[in-house]
Parts: sequence; C-alpha cells; structure tokens
Amino acid sequence: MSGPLVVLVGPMGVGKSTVGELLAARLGTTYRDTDADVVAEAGKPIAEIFYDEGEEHFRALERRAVAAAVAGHPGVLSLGGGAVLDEATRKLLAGRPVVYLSMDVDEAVRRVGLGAARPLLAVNPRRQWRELMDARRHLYEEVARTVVATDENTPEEVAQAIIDALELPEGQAAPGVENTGMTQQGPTRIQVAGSAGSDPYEVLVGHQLLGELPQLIGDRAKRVAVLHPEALAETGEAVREDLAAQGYEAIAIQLPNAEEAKTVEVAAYCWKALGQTGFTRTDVIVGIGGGATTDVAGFVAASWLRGVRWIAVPTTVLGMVDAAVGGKTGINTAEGKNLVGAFHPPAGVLCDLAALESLPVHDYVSGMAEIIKAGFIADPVILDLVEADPEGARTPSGPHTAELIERSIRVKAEVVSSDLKESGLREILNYGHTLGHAIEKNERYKWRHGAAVSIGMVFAAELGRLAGRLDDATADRHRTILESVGLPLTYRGDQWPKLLENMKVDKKSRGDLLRFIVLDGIGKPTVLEGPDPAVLLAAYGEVSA
Ligand SMILES: NC(=O)c1ccc[n+]([C@@H]2O[C@H](COP(=O)([O-])OP(=O)(O)OC[C@H]3O[C@@H](n4cnc5c(N)ncnc54)[C@H](O)[C@@H]3O)[C@@H](O)[C@H]2O)c1
Ligand SMILES: O=C(O)C(=O)C[C@@H](O)[C@H](O)[C@H](O)COP(=O)(O)O
Repeated sequence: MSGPLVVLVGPMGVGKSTVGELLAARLGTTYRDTDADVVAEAGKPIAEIFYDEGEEHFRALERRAVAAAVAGHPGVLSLGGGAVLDEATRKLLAGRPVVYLSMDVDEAVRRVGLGAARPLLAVNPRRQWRELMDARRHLYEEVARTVVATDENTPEEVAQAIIDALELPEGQAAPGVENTGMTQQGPTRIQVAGSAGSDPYEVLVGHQLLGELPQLIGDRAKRVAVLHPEALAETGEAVREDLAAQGYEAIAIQLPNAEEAKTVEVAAYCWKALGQTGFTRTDVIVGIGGGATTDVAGFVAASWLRGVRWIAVPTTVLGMVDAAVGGKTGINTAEGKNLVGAFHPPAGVLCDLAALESLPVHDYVSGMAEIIKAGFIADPVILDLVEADPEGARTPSGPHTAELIERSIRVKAEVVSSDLKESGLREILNYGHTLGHAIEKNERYKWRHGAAVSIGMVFAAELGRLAGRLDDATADRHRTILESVGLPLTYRGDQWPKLLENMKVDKKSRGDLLRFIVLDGIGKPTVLEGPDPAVLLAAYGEVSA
C-alpha cells in the first residue's frame, strides 16, 4: 500500500508537528499536516471555520484532506487532534502506519493549558483535559499501530521510538531542521523591569495561557478574587471554578461592562466582597477583561490593605497592548477621567490572543488607536504593518495581529520599565490622550476610549504642525491611517470651551499650565507646554466637524 511512511495522531499540544518535522528530516522525506491543508482550502483559520460553519463542516473538510494525504503523501503525515472523532476518517486510517503520541493530563495542562478548540477562557484545564482524553483515548488506540508516550521524552527520543517501533529506514537528514523542543510554540515573553521599587514581571502573549495562573498566584495565597465584566460572566465563573479545584478559596466578582465599572461605587462593592471573604495581604486578585476591568482590578488591588498582588488577563486589544501593562490603575470621577488611582504593577500579564475572537469589531478597532499611537511615538514598523493591510488590522485573524500586539507591548514595556511613576518619559504614552480624555468626559464615558484617543491624536498632530514641529506629511498620515482602520477623526466644533475646561485637570497639567505630547517626527515625542490659546483653537478647528 503506498502512502505515508508514518501517520501521527494524538491530542493538540502533544508535539505532532515538532516530532513530525524531526522525523521527516531523519527519514529524508517530507512532512505534511492536514490541519494546514484544511486552512489552505478554506482560506481561514480553523477557529473561524468552527465559528462560521460549525464542527460538522470542519470534519468534512478534514476528512477530505486526510483522504487526499493518505492516498498521495509519501512522507510523514500528522492529523488534527480531533480527526479520530470522525468514523469515516478512522476508516481511512485502517492498515496505515499510525502512531498515537500520548501524554498524560498533567503534562497536557503544563504544556498547553487549554485547547484552542474549546471556548477560550471557559476553563478548568485539568478537568477539560481529562474529559477530552477520556472521550478520545480509545479512538486513538483504535486507529494506532503503536503508542509512543511523550511525557518525559525529548522530541528526538520520541522520533527514535517511532523509528524503532515501525522499523523505519533512516535517510539523508534534511538540512536546516533544528530541535526546537516540544514546547516550541510557547508564548512570547516580554519583560517589564522593576522601577521605582516595584518588582519586575512578564507579559506573556500567545495561546492557552491560563495554565500559567496558579504559578503566578503562588502558594502563599489562600484566597483569589476573580474580577470580570458582565460580558465575560461564563469565563469568570469557569476560572473561579478552576482555581477552586486547585485548592484556592476562589470568589468571582462581576463588574459592569466598560466604563460603568470605573466608579467608586464599584470599587467599594469589590472592597466589601474582599472584606467579607477575609482577603489578606498574601491573597491575590485576578482581573480578566478589557482595560476598564483591569484598571478597576488593579485599583482594588492597590487600595485593599494598601496593596495586594494582582494578575492581569486582558481580553481586548487595548487591554493587551496598553491598559494591563505598566501598573496605572484607577477609576473615573464626575470631574474627569482616571482622576483617582495608583501606580500598582501586576505580578504578571497573560494575553491570550484567542480571547480577541469574541471581541465586537468596534472594541477591536478601539484598541487599534493605542497600537497606532505606539507606532507614532516609537515604532514606525507598526504604521507600515497597519498601512499594508488596514482591513486585516481590524480583525484577530489579520496577518499581523500578533506582531502588532507584541510590538506595541514592547514599546510600553520599555517606557514603563524606566519610568513607572510618570516622572518624565512615561508621559509620551499619553499622546492623544489630553483631548481624548476631555472628549470621554464630555460624552459621560459612553464613548470607546480608542475612538476619543484617535481624535486626540489628530489634534495633537495638528498642534505639532501649527507649532512648527511636525511636517505636513506625518500630520496627514495620522488621518489616513486612523481612518483606514475605521477610527473617527473629528468631534463637535461647538464643544471646544467645555473640552478646554476638561483638559485643565489632565494629569500632565502643572498649575494653570496645559501640557501636551506632540511629535517632532515619527518616534520623536516631546512635550509642548502652555501653547498659545489661538494655536490650540486653530488645532481644534482642524478636527471640528
Ligand atoms: N491603565 C492604563 O495604562 C490604561 C491604558 C489604556 C487604556 N486604559 C483604560 O482602558 C479602558 C478601555 O479598555 P478597553 O478598550 O479594553 O474597553 P473595555 O474594558 O471597556 O471593554 C470593552 C467591552 O468589551 C467587553 N469585553 C472585554 N473583553 C471581551 C471579549 N474578549 N469578548 C467580548 N467582549 C469583551 C467588555 O465587557 C466591554 O463591554 C479605558 O477605561 C481606558 O481609560 C487604561
Ligand atoms: O500608561 C500610560 O502612562 C498611558 O498614558 C497610557 C494611556 O494610553 C492610558 O490611557 C492611560 O490610562 C492614561 O493615563 P492617565 O494618567 O492620562 O489617566
């Protein structure tokens, strides 16, 4: 029977592609993955196929891909983790040299936390893995000629075990294939250095990151409070359950969605819940949600007992690239945005990109304002990437999603690593925010933050241009790029007096002196102090509708 030399089956994260590529190199042949075939045929990621057309449709595509590959691929083949669920697919494997790569539940939780095929943060990784393996183990065993355990073995040892078990002939090793380890697809880790007496921490960006939570929470905590917005009620409860299953006394505190959470009443409600739970200084708060949620979670952590540890799990673009990183926490008051708060960095930040799949498009686009801000103040590659594919920049499946997020986090991490308390450099992160916050207050915090900041950046660019600092092309580029992703550029002309009044309580103001971040060029932010009122008005004229 012609066809593959080896077919690898097993759960997600077991290392099929690492071992498969290594094995192909050892055997002097090629490697093929039916998941990649399905993605190529459908023209979209697997998660989107599941979401748009459902699992049945995905399994049909997968069955076709397996049929084609077992008939025509002569090398090493690996199948998606759930391929064996389909009876017709199992029949296609009859008589083939199928190897089941197994791992135990603890190892699965350690390696991948939660599978991407499951609703993202609805987690109890250990229990879900156990259920998943109980449902599939007999099917893997049914199709397999041999089982190779991967738990404590390196990819090389697993490849060797397969060669030995199937008595495969070794060929010419293909050049350039290196051992990257079983966990090669691990998260990107961005370091934030300790500054102003704070501890350093890491921002992780990737998939299936919730398995990291217990380690970050640590052994000293007895109680954990999971703060989440109403929109993520299921997720919050699932995380609470998972932490309870791991022995913590875990409570979930549901906050209102968006800016309605950033009030003193909501903070007081959280303090009450912590008090009633007997929350002590070794206990830990987990904030899961967008920037509004993590701002409140961090503020409650900063103020409870004058400071307890907290962990941020941002679930919006804006939360990942900005709000969850850097330790600015706070709430709004009727007098202005973020007027009450504290600098209180998290102990860790987990940015699970799969969370973005459920984010409404307007919230996704709102986060693009902060990404574009990072581009203008520090990293022009961000601007190039957005301009290369503005449509892609509006969705989590865009070609540059991870890179845009990681680059923006690096910009922020570098700044806050050297100036946690905004005694100088950190002010550059406020680009576009002076007018942006004034608009948010004027709209009674009903606007999305990114939309207000977008107009604020166009205003700051005009201010820079009128102050003779910024060239026309760069000022115009603000409008083009922000508009290309769907962000607004103008605001009501008749509101200037109110906005001017609102800007007086901006945190960069000193006495009666208004201060703005403007650009001398891309990547060259600077402070403009006390601009002439006529120049301010003229700049506002450029953004008035
Ligand atoms: N601390 C900082 O350094 C900093 C930096 C930037 C912005 N911020 C603050 O962040 C806030 C804006 O954050 P944001 O843009 O993330 O908005 P947000 O927190 O208001 O979230 C937007 C909406 O999306 C919902 N949501 C969150 N995650 C979701 C998901 N994965 N799927 C579906 N719905 C989801 C929320 O419940 C909310 O209704 C503002 O208050 C702003 O001031 C703070
Ligand atoms: O982290 C910072 O510093 C910022 O200025 C980032 C801003 O994007 C963010 O909106 C921040 O919350 C604004 O802070 P504020 O001190 O102006 O309230």
